[in-house]
Amino acid sequence: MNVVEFTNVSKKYGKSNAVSKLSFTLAENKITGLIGRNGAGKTTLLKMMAGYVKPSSGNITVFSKDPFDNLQVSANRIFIDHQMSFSPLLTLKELLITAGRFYANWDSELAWRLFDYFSLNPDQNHAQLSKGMKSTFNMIIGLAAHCPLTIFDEPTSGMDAAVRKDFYRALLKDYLNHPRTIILSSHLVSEIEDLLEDILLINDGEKYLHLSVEELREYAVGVSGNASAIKELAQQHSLIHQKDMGSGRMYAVMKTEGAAKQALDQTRKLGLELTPVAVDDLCMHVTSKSQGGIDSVFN
Ligand SMILES: Nc1ncnc2c1ncn2[C@@H]1O[C@H](COP(=O)(O)OP(=O)(O)OP(=O)(O)O)[C@@H](O)[C@H]1O
Repeated sequence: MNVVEFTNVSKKYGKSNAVSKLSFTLAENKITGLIGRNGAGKTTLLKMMAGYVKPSSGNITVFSKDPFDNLQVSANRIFIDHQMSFSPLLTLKELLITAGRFYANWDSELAWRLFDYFSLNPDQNHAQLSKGMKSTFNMIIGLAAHCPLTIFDEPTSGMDAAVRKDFYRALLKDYLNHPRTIILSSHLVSEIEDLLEDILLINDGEKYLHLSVEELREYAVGVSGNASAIKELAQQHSLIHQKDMGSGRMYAVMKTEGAAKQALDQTRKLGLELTPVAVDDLCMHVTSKSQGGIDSVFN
């Protein structure tokens, strides 16, 4: 069953499109990573999914309902980001108790165990927390709510590396005990890759790909060696990325599917070296504005 369906969804702010003609579905009980560069449209997409923002055109359903301002949808989803604000009149302890009244599947034991583990002070106020501690508290709410649709928009913002690692582990362990549909936006692909089943990659508001992490690992291959041999290859097959390595050598990234399969045989004959491409490198290359990367600024 699909929990989320986007069909041809666009969102305009003024004359510019934050999200363009986006279509995808999220199946029940999967963890999906939403990946894209700064300004790609991730937050806009997630806010539309949560029902906070109305699309300019297209159709969105969450649990088969239009999520915009829908009470039934809002009772079954949680949206966690670093801008969450809470009543300044309540302490962290009171906030956890209040959250427990709001979410039907609230796991109070998990919430308090995480709260103690991260050494949060129950008498403190949310506004008094550091940036990383705010994210940690928000994450506790997001996990303990056990909402059938859990949306995390850059949840680890401000967390140090150790807390981020703990968060990913807690998310995975809790998900295995309580499977649900989770979407997680992040720039730190390599950190979350092992946690994810699928990746939805968006670029300039448009869907670039939506594949399983396993498929993505096979999506492209790195080719290095003689520059003229690689340039010849580039005339027949579009390359995702290319970089001059100096001394007549080049590195390029090419898709492995379709016609490119023959090109792979060709590369071997040309004596070029083939290497796997890490998922985070691939995401970076396909969303890069310039094929030569930052080096092109200095060339
Ligand atoms: N309320 C708004 N009014 C006008 N433009 C907006 C608004 N919200 C977002 N945008 C624009 O929409 C585009 C997508 O923004 P969005 O915040 O969705 O991107 P993002 O992928 O979440 O970026 P980041 O990774 O930097 O957080 C950007 O060009 C942004 O300037």
